[in-house]
Amino acid sequence: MWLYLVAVIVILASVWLWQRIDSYRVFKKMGINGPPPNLIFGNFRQIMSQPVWMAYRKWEQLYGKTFGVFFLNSPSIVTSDVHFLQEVFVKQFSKFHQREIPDSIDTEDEKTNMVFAKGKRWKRLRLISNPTFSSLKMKQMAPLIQESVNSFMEAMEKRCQEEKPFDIHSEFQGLTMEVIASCGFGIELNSVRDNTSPFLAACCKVFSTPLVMMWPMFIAELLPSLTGLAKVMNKYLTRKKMRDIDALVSAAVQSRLNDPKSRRVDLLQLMLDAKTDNLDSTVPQAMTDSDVITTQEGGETGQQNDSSLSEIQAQCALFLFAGYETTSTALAYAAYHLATSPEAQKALQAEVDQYCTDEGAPSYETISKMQYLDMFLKESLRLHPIAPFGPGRTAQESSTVMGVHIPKGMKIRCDVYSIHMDPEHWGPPDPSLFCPERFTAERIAKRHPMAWLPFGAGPRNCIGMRFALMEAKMTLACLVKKFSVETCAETQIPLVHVARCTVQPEKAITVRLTRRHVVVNKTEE
Ligand code: HEM
Repeated sequence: MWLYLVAVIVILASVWLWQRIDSYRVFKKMGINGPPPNLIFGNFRQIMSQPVWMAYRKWEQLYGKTFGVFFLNSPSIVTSDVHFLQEVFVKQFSKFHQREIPDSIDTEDEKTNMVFAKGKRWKRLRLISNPTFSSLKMKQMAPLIQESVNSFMEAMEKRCQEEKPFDIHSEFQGLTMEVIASCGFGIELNSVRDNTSPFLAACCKVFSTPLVMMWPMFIAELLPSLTGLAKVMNKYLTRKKMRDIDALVSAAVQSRLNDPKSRRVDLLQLMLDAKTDNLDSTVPQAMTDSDVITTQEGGETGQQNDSSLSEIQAQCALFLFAGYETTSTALAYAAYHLATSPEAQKALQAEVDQYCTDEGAPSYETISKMQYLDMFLKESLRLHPIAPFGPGRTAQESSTVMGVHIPKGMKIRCDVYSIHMDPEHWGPPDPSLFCPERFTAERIAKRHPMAWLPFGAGPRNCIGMRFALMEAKMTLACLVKKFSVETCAETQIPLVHVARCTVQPEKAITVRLTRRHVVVNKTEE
């Protein structure tokens, strides 16, 4: 009896071992090199023992621009080859329209937001949301952002008067929370600054990521037969975490629907106005590259229904999450470069003095004219891509990319840091140096379009890019118009990155503000 039992265990273990070793041959069969995986964890432990971008950069030097790694069980191609990425993100998008997401997430659940949605559902959500982020809508929303920037400047005034170093990152967090509360849901500014605001409490709950939230992902990866259970667990934990914010968004939706006088131009209203029923009927059966690419342009109209209402709620909650931390961190990195690159700060101030002649935050039209501001921000985002793990895709069918056969289900991860530091795209000067002049029109024209990826690329890029850039530009222009940002003994130089939900500065961005005395040149066209 015992002998039989031992024999069965040995046979099962051998089958498991053989399957595992065989699954690790996947890259060899494709002709792709990569770091040798551990039998149980794949390359997961190497990836977790250091910031992932450092692991990628090391492997890129050892194995070339395209290599294979195993996140626990799942194989992923990691690449910094811009030609390969252009195929995946743009040219063959219909085969790679899905982001690479853990199996524990139920992509069809109506509460699952656009980031994790799949296929036609993603396309419908994107079509509904695209018009909300068009240039025209940004222009209409600009006054709300200007209002928040003006109240942020009052806080900066106090900081300057105090003459003490302070953490400008946390000030930016207050600003971006106000902006997204106001532009997202019409929530009054004062209620956000108030620490007892239920809005703030609900947001804090969403932003905290306790380890327990990762369990479903580990279960689905290590024991694929328990994926169903992992999905149920994930749904339960996510709904629990989102309960308060869902209730707030739902109340805001109901009040808009019940009281037509409460209309205002904000993300929630624009989403409610983008009616969805007819969109369903416009989604074609087959998803071709060209029809998916048209999702960039905007959506059509139709009738509202209950199911889309709850989907809209989920998207609005997502915008809150996506719009807060990313933009405040982008501003914090930009402030670091204002302080540590005085020449670039002077050049920016010269441009601001020329264009921003009115009191208060500049208008949408004014910031659109300011080229150096655009170059400054883009260079800061190149050196500090805040969401470098965002741009990834999963093959929805097998295909051939740059001569490599990609099987269905293969994940493609983008090595954003290596691309952003590649002298082939960015030199000279040395890509590790801050130099906004890399973004002159002539240099951009000569560069591969996939060389700058802070917002991802292709039809599934960041939908909020225009919104984030507008907010960041208005804030920076206003800040340097009145003050110079300076380093102090507490400023961490060079700054160190750490991976949290996004890639954050390890320490506070501590700076000092000094008042400028400017003779304003009234030359604005
Ligand atoms: C500096 C600020 C921001 C950065 C660096 C950033 C970065 C990114 C990146 C890298 C992606 C993945 C793109 C891809 O897969 O190709 C993404 C997706 C997304 N972002 Fe942003 N983001 C920012 C601000 C915002 C804002 C303000 C919003 C909304 C208010 C937003 C909403 C989204 C959404 C909804 C997606 C998913 C799009 C889809 O799957 O179709 N982001 N973002």
